[in-house]
Amino acid sequence: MSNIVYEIIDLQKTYSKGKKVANEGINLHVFSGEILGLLGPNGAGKSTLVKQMVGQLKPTKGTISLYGLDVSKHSKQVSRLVGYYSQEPHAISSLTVQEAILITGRLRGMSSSDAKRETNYWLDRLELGEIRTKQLKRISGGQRRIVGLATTIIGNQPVLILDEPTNELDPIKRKLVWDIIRERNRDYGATILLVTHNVFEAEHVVDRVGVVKDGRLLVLDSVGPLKKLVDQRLKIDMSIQLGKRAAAEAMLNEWAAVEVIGENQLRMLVTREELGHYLQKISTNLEDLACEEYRIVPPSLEDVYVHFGGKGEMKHA
Ligand SMILES: Nc1ncnc2c1ncn2[C@@H]1O[C@H](COP(=O)(O)OP(=O)(O)OP(=O)(O)O)[C@@H](O)[C@H]1O
Repeated sequence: MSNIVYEIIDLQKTYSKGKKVANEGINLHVFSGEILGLLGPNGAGKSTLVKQMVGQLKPTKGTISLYGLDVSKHSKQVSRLVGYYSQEPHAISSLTVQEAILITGRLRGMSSSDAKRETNYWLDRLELGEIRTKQLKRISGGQRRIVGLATTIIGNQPVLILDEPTNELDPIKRKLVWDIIRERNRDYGATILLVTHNVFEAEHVVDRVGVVKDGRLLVLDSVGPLKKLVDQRLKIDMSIQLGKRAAAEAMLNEWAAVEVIGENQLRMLVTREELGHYLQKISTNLEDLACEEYRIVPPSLEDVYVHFGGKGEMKHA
């Protein structure tokens, strides 16, 4: 049996009567049991792509098949197989939190008792117990997104497509969501397509990464090989006391080139061979540099993202 879950061939999607090309020449296989991350700047065409993958939008050209079924012709089967977490809030906002989860479970074919049991599990797991009887329109944006995650997952569908699931969440909730994503994949074998700007956190979760820009899939590979494509030097990132950055920059510049990466943040790029030498120099001159803290940062998925043209949307923990 083939292990291809999604097969996308030469996909194009245009808006505004062909004037806006949102996806162009996209070819992609999503394999069973993988977590595939899709990265790219705002407006790159990621949401347009996933909306076509769940049948919410029809491709202008090209085909998308899910387990061999043409997605645009089998919407019922697609919705049974795929849990889709979209960026838009729930349509029926007069439902209570528990009703929204329970009803979704029932719509996915669960028995009443299974749906109730699962609803209680997710209310508890996602710490929604206290707001279970509140209407969706009366809870916060972040809480609505957590409920959205529960309604995506309930029913244990084999494929999950998650469009920015950690957006708007506090750090503790983000961690919970990453844990759940990993768990659905590891313990339940779910195939997961994840759209995210949260490159820093995604690096520890995804198996492969695709970078989308200007509607095209620029690159697609596992995290390790992708990281080999970027500058292999290590970064020494330093936090300098407020108001003292310029002096520290001048001093460091006498040793090696430094970059300003924030109001009071400096970065030095060094090879592995040079690392010991510069760390020693920095640590013996901490006071003169007014350096409060320094850390070594190896090449990361964020560098891959920047290398392929993303700018300024990365989020850090
Ligand atoms: N309904 C629409 N009509 C016209 N243009 C659209 C429509 N939806 C999206 N676009 C345009 O298509 C392009 C791709 O949008 P899309 O929402 O797919 O990007 P994205 O990568 O998901 O962005 P973000 O990261 O900001 O969510 C953008 O230029 C956007 O303005």
